[in-house]
Formats: sequence, C-alpha cells, structure tokens
Amino acid sequence: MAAIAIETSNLHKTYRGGGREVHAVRGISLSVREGEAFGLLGPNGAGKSTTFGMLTTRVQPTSGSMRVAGADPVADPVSVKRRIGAVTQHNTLDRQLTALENLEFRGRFAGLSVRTARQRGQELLERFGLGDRGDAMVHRLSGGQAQRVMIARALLTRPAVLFLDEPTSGLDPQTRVNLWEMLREMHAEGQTILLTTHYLEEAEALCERITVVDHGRTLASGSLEELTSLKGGDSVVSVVHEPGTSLMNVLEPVRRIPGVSRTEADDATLRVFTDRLHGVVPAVLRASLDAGLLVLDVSVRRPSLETVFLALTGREYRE
Ligand SMILES: Nc1ncnc2c1ncn2[C@@H]1O[C@H](COP(=O)(O)OP(=O)(O)OP(=O)(O)O)[C@@H](O)[C@H]1O
Repeated sequence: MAAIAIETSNLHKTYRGGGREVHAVRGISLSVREGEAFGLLGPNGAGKSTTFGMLTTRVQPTSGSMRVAGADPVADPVSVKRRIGAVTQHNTLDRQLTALENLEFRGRFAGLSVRTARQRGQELLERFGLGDRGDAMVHRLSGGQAQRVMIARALLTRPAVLFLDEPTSGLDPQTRVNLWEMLREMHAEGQTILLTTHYLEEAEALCERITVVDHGRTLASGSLEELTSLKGGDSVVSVVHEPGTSLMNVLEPVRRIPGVSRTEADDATLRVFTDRLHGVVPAVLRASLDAGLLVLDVSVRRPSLETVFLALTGREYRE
C-alpha cells in the first residue's frame, strides 16, 4: 500500500467580513496516496480553491486537520511549502523577467546554486516544449505557454506533491489536451498530483481517484469505476417535453416499467434512471405519448461522472 501524501479530516473554512459569513468549506475529508493523480471536482463556488488554499498554506482553516507531504500546513507551513509545488489559477509569473529567469529565481530562492537552477530550468522548458522560449518575456507567452512555465516553475524543486488549481481553465481545447498529455506523462513517472477542476471530462481523463464536492462538502470519493458503480451506475434517460407540461400523469406509469429504478421531474423534463436501457427508452416514450404529452427531445447518458453528480445532487452538472 502506497504511503499517504495528503490527508484531511473534516476541514472547514468560514470567511468572515463585512458582517457576513461565507461557509466555503464545510467538512471536506480526503486522502491522496503517493504517486496518485487525484482530482477535486465540483462546480464553480463548490469550495475547491479554498481547499486548495488550505492545503498549500495560503488559507488558514477554521477547523479540521491536514497533513501534506508529511507536515501540517498550519503548524509547519515552511516545511509544507518546501515540499510542494503549487500552480494557482492566475498567472503569477514575474512579468519583468523572461521565462527562464522566472524558473531560475524560484530555484535560487529555494537554495539551489545558479548553475543548478538554470540547468534544471532549461531542462524543464525543453521537456514542456518551450526550449526555444526561455528568453521570451512573460507577456510574449500565450496562455498555454505561460501555464506550462508555471508548472515547470512548480516542478523545479522536485516537489513531493504538485498542486494545480483549475490547470486548464480558460485554455482552448487543443492546448487543454496538450496539457493533459503532459500531466499524464508526469504522473506516469510517479509524480503525485492533486488538481482541482470543474471539468468532468478533465477529472475523467486525468484522475485515478476523485472527490466530488458541492457547497463545501464531500459528496463522494473513489475511482471513476467505484463512483459510477456506487452512485451513478444507472444510465439516465431524459425526456424533454413542451415547456409548462405537467408530468403528473406520466410518472406513475414510467415507474412501473421494468428496469426503471428512479424517476425525477424537473420542470418539463422527465429523468429516468435505469441499469438496462434495452426496452426502457421506447417504453418511456410510449408512456409520454399515451399521456398525450408532446416530446421535444430524448437523450441518454451512460454512467459517468455526470450521472454520478446527478444521482448525488438531483441537479444537472453545470461547468
Ligand atoms: N476570500 C474570500 N472571502 C469571502 N468569500 C470567499 C473568499 N474566497 C472564496 N469565497 C467564497 O467561498 C465560496 C467557495 O469559493 P471557492 O473559490 O473556494 O470555490 P471554487 O469551487 O474554487 O470555485 P471557483 O472555481 O469559482 O473558484 C464561494 O461562495 C466564494 O464566493
């Protein structure tokens, strides 16, 4: 069994100010093993960045406990900072410096010699396809290039854990896929990674295990297979009716269809959860038609993080 790289227990963070209280994190517990690529997934405002901030020593928790790379971010932030690399959502590169100088400075700050810092910086730039951009000033880099330089900078001190807050937010689809490739390679080489994301697709593509959070709470944790078999093992058939349609008369007959485990009415959309699609889709449609309803659209979603989220919250996942 691999050692534990990150562990949190019942973390809470309440922001207070201006007579207001925001309960951003309300009891998040997670455990990340060494060498794992771990995802903290949730919609905007779920509390991911706040959790990220607490794990990386920037945000003081209100209560709860944590261990990151063998140290406590509250009691011993210096040790944690020394052992991790963190890439936040914003471009934090020094705009007065070139790409390579940004890396060198980080290395020097961490106590590396000028030579080692420069050498490692150059190696990392080459590794990330930026070998010829070392002399470029930061403002000349594209969004994807700047993101890669920030990741390179975080890796310069060979951290035990690499933290990435929404690493591909705002990047175009091609750049996003390139970055995924890079992160997969790093993970294959044994780098422990914790990333936050609001993209279901990103969590599915990159993470061995995932904690799904919403409204500051952990909804579920596990591998994709565990999550889909536990909570979202059903496929979801969505039948969209004319706006304003009442679904009262159709719910009961649909519930009686063999293989239907659950139904939900969401305005004029009927959602049907089933573990056997065969025969269920036509039977559901027939029930709508028999009730005299006008069907506008039918879609089927196979078990995925999207259906897990739906099963856990009763809400559609909105990125
Ligand atoms: N410094 C702060 N002061 C007050 N409220 C805050 C602060 N930072 C975050 N919040 C609030 O805490 C809640 C959780 O925010 P957080 O940024 O952690 O969520 P998130 O899941 O990372 O979302 P996003 O992807 O939009 O950053 C939100 O309601 C947010 O407005």
